[in-house]
Amino acid sequence: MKTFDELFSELQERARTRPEGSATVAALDAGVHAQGKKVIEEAGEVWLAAEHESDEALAEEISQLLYRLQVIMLARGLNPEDVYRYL
Ligand SMILES: N=c1c2ncn([C@@H]3O[C@H](COP(=O)(O)OP(=O)(O)OP(=O)(O)O)[C@@H](O)[C@H]3O)c2ncn1[C@@H]1O[C@H](COP(=O)(O)O)[C@@H](O)[C@H]1O
Repeated sequence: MKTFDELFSELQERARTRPEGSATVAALDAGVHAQGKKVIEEAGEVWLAAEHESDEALAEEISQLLYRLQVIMLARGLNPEDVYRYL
């Protein structure tokens, strides 16, 4: 179990150390266009899960959307604080 901030710190470390086999390194290397498409794809899956699937399936889709948002944040050099100040 990890929080949004803990996942973000983990992804920052992946971006810094670039370990072999990291999904995050691959996602960052794919560029902002591919990263944006993943956000849209996961957002659509959240919508569909909310209408048609279980709470557990919905929670999993939301976790993937949060991950994809964090990839975009990392790619653009944003920190969670940059986002939180608008909440
Ligand atoms: N939370 C996630 C996470 N959520 C989603 N994903 C990626 O998103 C993929 C699933 O998304 P899709 O449904 O689009 O899968 P897919 O279409 O079958 O996969 P692709 O064809 O897009 O590769 C997974 O295979 C992962 O590559 C994640 N990848 C990593 N994390 C976490 O990020 C941290 C760092 O991971 P690494 O960078 O892999 O070390 C770890 O704590 C991981 O748990």
